[in-house]
Amino acid sequence: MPAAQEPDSSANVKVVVRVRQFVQRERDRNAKCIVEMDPKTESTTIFAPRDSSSARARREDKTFTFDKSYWSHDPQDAHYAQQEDIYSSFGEEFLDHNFNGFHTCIFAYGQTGSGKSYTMMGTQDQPGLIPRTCEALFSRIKDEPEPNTTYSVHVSYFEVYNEHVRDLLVMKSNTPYYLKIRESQTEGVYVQGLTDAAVKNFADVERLMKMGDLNRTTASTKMNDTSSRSHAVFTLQLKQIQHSLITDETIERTARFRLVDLAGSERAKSTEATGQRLLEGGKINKSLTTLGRVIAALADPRRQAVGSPGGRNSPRPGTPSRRGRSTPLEIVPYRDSVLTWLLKDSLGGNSKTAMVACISPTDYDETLSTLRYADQAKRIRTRATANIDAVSAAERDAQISLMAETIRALQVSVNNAHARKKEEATEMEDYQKQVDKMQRLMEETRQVSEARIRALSAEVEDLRPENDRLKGEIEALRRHLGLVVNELKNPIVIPEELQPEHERSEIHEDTDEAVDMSVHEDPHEVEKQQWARDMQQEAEDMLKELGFFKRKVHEDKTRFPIIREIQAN
Ligand SMILES: Nc1ncnc2c1ncn2[C@@H]1O[C@H](COP(=O)(O)OP(=O)(O)OP(=O)(O)O)[C@@H](O)[C@H]1O
Repeated sequence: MPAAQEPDSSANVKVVVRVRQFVQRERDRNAKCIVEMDPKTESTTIFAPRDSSSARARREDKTFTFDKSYWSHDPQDAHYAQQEDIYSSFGEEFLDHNFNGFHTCIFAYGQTGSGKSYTMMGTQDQPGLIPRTCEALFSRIKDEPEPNTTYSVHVSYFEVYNEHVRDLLVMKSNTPYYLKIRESQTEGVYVQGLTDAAVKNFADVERLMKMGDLNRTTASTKMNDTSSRSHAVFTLQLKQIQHSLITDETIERTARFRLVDLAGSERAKSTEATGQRLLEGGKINKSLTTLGRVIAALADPRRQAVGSPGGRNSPRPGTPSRRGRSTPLEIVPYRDSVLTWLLKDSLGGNSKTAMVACISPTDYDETLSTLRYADQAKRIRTRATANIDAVSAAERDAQISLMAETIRALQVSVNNAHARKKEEATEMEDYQKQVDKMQRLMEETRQVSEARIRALSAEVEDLRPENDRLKGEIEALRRHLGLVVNELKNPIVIPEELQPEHERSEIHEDTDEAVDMSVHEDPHEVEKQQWARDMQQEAEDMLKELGFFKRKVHEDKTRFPIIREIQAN
């Protein structure tokens, strides 16, 4: 885990721009590239087309500077940015933030066919930001050096299509099933009933990504053969629990990583859309226009001057500026579209956020509009707070007991709710939510106990060779001591006539003293033996403690019968 810790940080939305290669349709018409990027200054210049003299008067060359300009137009160029470069120079940093407990969000914006899906999801051979991030996340978890750290990862994937939310992890059916959006004090804005799948490895995520992509609404338009007709939001929830063997406390870090592939802005004229496609295009443009208004409101310099957008110090909507200008500060119109409402927190709240502006190398008007949009987004400031909690083992147990109580109460209430049909549905939802929460907490507690066992086992394993060596030493000492005592009890009596002359009389005088000497052993030896005994005792204690934790995990499972019932169902 990266060592850097930022408990609270306010920063501008990071904005990068990427220009793609020509697609077949552009090659067929011999299109010219009108975009240039300077890798030194990170600037992007768009040149006004020289072919139309009447329009030329209104169009001019424009240069913008972003946090990064990715040149993915010509693979032969030395500065060509591959999918891998986008991840390593941009995506990886956001994963670092997640491991430090920050919520993050990356969204791709751009006209239809500009390379958003390619950048975010990519292809089988050229995976994009989403698969690379997921793969890196699991490889970091696998390489975690601390045995007392456990992780849980959950994935959700939904699309906003025609202002409706659809779960992409539920197989498409003939009758479309749309989910509701709710807002709560604790959870903020959320999609009710959305699948939140637990994943153990990258293969699990790949399976879900595939399923979601198949379920996503796409269609062929003149501008893109597989045009996304919806905004897709892929979310990773990462929870890290670090358990301290010394304090018996757990430190929990929770982070949400949102990766958003927006539907492309489009002109009905360019896409030649009619019927359903035209209707979709209208809705897509409406939500993107709202997103533009939200960005404009958040980027208002007066909002930036006073404090974080939507934060504690934000001026109240309608408050005139300090300079006395009469234009009131606009309310951020989050609720004007489903997309902006759902992204409220990512755009103007507790999140580190980035935008990838995807541009085509040929279309002046659309590209200029995207670059202006991106230029405004880079003025937004968000204030991210690390989501870190310290929980003692007792608190964790108390939380589980409290939840078990709440679930029991809700169970009774649900059983009595038949007469009150309307309330039943909400109570049922609350009940289900609590059950889910408790199951998750129980799972985490199990993981914490396993981590403790792992940490203790590692310590025992580390001590084992030393313990074996000491056992051998104690055994040797014991044998040696036995021999000495034995020798003292049954001294070998040398016949007097065989003894040297000068020792004969001394033996009689010194016999008692010799016994005393055997009792007063070498103090060095005594100390060594004591130390060996202590070490052995310590190792035995540790083995005992390990057994205790194994028992405790088993007890936890049996202690909360309600969980067993739930799991059995
Ligand atoms: N960097 C790139 N390198 C090579 N091909 C690319 C690149 N970016 C995009 N493409 C190709 O361009 C085409 C359009 O890209 P993509 O579908 O990602 O556009 P999009 O912005 O998601 O469009 P929409 O909004 O209509 O869904 C695809 O065929 C894609 O493979």
